Order: sequence, then structure tokens, then C-alpha cells
Amino acid sequence: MTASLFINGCWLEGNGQAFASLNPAEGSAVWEGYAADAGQVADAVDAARAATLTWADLGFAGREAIVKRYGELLDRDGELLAQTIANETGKPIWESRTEVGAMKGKIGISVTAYHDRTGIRENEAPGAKAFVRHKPHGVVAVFGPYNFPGHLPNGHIVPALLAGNTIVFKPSELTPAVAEKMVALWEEAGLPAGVLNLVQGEKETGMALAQHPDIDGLFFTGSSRTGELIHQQFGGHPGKILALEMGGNNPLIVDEVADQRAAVHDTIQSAYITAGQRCTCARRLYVPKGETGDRFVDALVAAIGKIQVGRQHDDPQPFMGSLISEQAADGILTAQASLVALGGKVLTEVRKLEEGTGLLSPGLIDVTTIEELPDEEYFGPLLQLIRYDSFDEAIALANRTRFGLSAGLLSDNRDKFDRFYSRIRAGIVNWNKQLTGASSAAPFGGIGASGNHRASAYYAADYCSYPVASLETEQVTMPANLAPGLSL
Ligand SMILES: NC(=O)C1=CN([C@@H]2O[C@H](COP(=O)(O)OP(=O)(O)OC[C@H]3O[C@@H](n4cnc5c(N)ncnc54)[C@H](O)[C@@H]3O)[C@@H](O)[C@H]2O)C=CC1
Ligand SMILES: O=C(O)CCC(=O)N[C@@H](CCC(=O)O)C(=O)O
Repeated sequence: MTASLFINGCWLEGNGQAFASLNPAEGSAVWEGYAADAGQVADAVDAARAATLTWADLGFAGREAIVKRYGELLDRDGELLAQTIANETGKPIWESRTEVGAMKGKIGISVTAYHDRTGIRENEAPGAKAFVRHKPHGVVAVFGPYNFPGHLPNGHIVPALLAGNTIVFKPSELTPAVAEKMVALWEEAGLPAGVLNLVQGEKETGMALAQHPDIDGLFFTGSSRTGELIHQQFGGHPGKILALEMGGNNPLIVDEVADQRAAVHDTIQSAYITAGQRCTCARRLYVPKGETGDRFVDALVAAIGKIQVGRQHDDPQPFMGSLISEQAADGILTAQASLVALGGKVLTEVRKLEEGTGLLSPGLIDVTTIEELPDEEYFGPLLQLIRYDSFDEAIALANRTRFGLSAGLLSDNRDKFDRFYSRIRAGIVNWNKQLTGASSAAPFGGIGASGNHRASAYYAADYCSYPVASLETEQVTMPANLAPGLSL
């Protein structure tokens, strides 16, 4: 058991339920500890509240110095952090290292974004100067998902701290060890007590934090189901800021391409990287009916059959690792069975590779004949294929979703991309590039059930502070002319 919570600069044991994380490729224990109960969540919010003035008063340069020190520590301990990510999520070590790389890259990008999006502006106004500056919200809660347990919470924490907020961080209960290592680095970087607090635990801990009356905002990355619940809780609280980064049911359309091999490659990178556990992953693949489409599907099926799946440290490294848990893997098998029951035809079957693990082989299922295709995010390596008659039909089908995170077109025809771009509804729209691997230097977010118009990544700066307009002059002076009806 470890002291799993970090509140007001002290590591503490939780007073709530015991819980544990597992290495999902092996079933072995990675971390054990106790959840924060509602009282400890309240203590964390109080500590964050008490630290707000000290942190804001440090000024941007003081905060930036600590954030940069954290970046140096990420450099020093990057390999250890990557090993922890690999062990706790089942991702291959090559991919865990890229996650740590993204965490380091976030620092410079967030500093630039802070100035670019929320910098100071000064204009002349009659008899005064007009300023636009930005202030932190105060205490914000950060919720993280399991699929990028370092990079995605980091994408809220770094800009929130730079802007001067204090934080209570609730990581996914499936990845507590990664969160603990990350917060320990922040502590070593010299954050004053109370500026960043860690409350570990399951849904109950999350609910206690989301419902706490003294938070000023909540930055969430996770499923649409949980995001919608939190959105309901925030109803009637217009004074609080809520940023929701949620799931997707993302379409990828294949049109005419000269390089079929490249199109197969981009499809695989879109659908199966991270074992299909990215919010940006392609879930629905649209391919034209007819011979050209048939050839593409045959080539895709052949390529899927060659994807290597394995454990984190296998040598040579696999492309896909384990899903986060055996339960998550079983969920994908259930989804496949339900699509088959609706009339789907399996082209490559998703199979469990080893009982007691989350290791699945990647799958492709033709769901063209299913009239009411469930609009669900299957968060794993199961891609649904739909054959289409016309390009416009493909776009209409692609838009048939309540989500709107990412969408893509593989086509050598610029006019087709222009048509696709103008009609498709999503926050990320790519042409001849994979759907996954979005840039931290761009806005990142979706519409519909994918987000609430608070894009993250580069635009995270926008939701981390509020703009203040000021008219300022050194002395009170009488105006040259008085308004009608006034005499002084
Ligand atoms: N749009 C984006 O930027 C991204 C979205 N995601 C989405 O995240 C999901 C996978 O992550 P998960 O960890 O399964 O998400 P999740 O929604 O199950 O959990 C996210 C966080 O919310 C907490 N939570 C769960 N129920 C709660 C409740 N009722 N009240 C308060 N907190 C609660 C969890 O403990 C966890 O900390 C996928 O749907 C994926 O698409 C993942 C990465 C990026
Ligand atoms: O948040 C950022 O800095 C950029 C967005 C990002 O990294 N997206 C990744 C992972 C998100 C996910 O799908 O879970 C991606 O698009 O692959």
C-alpha cells in the first residue's frame, strides 16, 4: 500500500475504499492504495483555495520557472515514467515513450499559447488606456482518462498552472501509479503546497469532487457518458467553467487513391494504434462499392492479419499492446457479437489472444446491411466497414452520428476534399492523413457528444482564464463636456 493522495503538500493514505491497478497484459498488480473519501476531497479543495493568492501573485515568470523545472524532471525521469505507463496501460514501450515526449512538448507549446491566446493587449481610449488582461478562475478540478494517463491530464494541468489556477487532480482509477509519479515530479519541481493536489479513487471520489461547491471549474477528458453526467451536475451553475473533451464515433472515407498501400497504412494507423483506444480513432470506414473498393478491402484485410500484438516489452516490439483491462477487451467482443446479430459480416475477427489479459487481435466487420447502425464508440480495435454508392452518400452517412470529434478523407481529388470539408461536422478534419496523432500546437476538441466547444491542446489557454477589460488613467479628471442635464 502506498500513501496515495497528495493534499496541501503532504502524501497521505486515503480513508476510502481500497483499490488497485493491474498490468493488463499479465494480470499482475502494479499499484494498491485507498481512495480519497468525501472529507479528503474537501480538504484538497480547501488546500487549493488557500493557495490561490500565493500562486497567482507569483506572476507568470515565477510560475513558468516551476513549470520548466517540471519539464527538466520529465527529461530526467522520462524513461521511468514511460515504463510505468507501459506497465499500467499495456501500451508497448515505444508508444509509452512517445506519450512522455508529448508531455515534454506540452510545456513550450503552452507557454506560447498563454501569450498568444491570453496575452495582454493595450489600446488608446478617450482620456484613458484600454487593457485586456486575463485572470485565473481559481480552483479547478482536472479529470483524466486511462488511455493517455500522463499526456491528457498534463494537457489541462500545465496550461491551468501557467494561467495561475490551483488544481485538484482526479486521475483514472485504472492508472493511479502514473498519476502518482507525475505529481511527485511536480512536487520536486517546487510547486508551493496546495497548488496541485491529487485525489485518487473511483467514481465516488470523482463525484465528490465534481459536486464540490467550492470549485470554480472542471476540465474533463473521458467518456461522453461521464461527461454528460458532469454537465448535468453543472446545470444551474453558470459561474463555473466546464471543459469537456469526450469520445467519438469517427468516420474515415476512402475515395480514389493512386497509392493503395499508403491508404491502407493510414487506415491502420487511424483505427488500430493504441489498440484502438484513442478518442480520435477511426471507428467507421467508408469504401466505394465496386472493384476498386474490393481491392482496397482485400489489401486492408491482408494488412490487418499482419499486425503484431504483444506485451509491453516484447522484442521485437508489437504495433498493438493490451487493452486497459480484460473487461474492456470483453466489451469489444460483446460489441462484435451484437453487430453480427444485427447482420454484420466479420471480415477479420477480433479474438482474445490470452485469457486473463486485455490482449485482442484487431478486427474488421462489414456492417453495410445494418440499417440502424448503433451510434456507439467501441473503444478498441474493432473497425466497422460500410460500402457506399456515391461520394455524397458517404458524407451523409459519415455525418450520421451524435459525436463530432475527428473525420478524414483519403482521396487524390482536391475538389472532393473541399466538398467533404464543407459538409462534415467534426472538430478535426484531415485529408490524406491518419485521424490519430493530433498536434498539441492546434486546437483539439469536438462538437456534439464529443465536447462542449471548449477545445483543448493549444486552445486550452482559453478555458484556463477569463478576460478582464480595464479602462485606466492615472488621475480622476473632469470630462471636457458634461452630459445633458448635469451641472457640477
Ligand atoms: N476528446 C478527448 O480529448 C479524449 C477523450 N477520451 C475518451 O475517454 C474515454 C476513455 O476514458 P475513460 O477513463 O474510460 O473515461 P471515464 O469517463 O470512464 O473516466 C474519466 C474520469 O471520470 C471519472 N468518473 C467516472 N464516473 C464519474 C462520475 N459519475 N462522476 C465524476 N467522475 C467520474 C473517472 O474516475 C475518471 O477519472 C473514451 O470515451 C475516449 O474517447 C480519451 C482521450 C481523449
Ligand atoms: O492534447 C493534445 O496535446 C493534442 C491531442 C492529442 O494528443 N491527441 C492524441 C491522443 C488523444 C486520444 O485520442 O486519446 C491523438 O489524437 O492521437
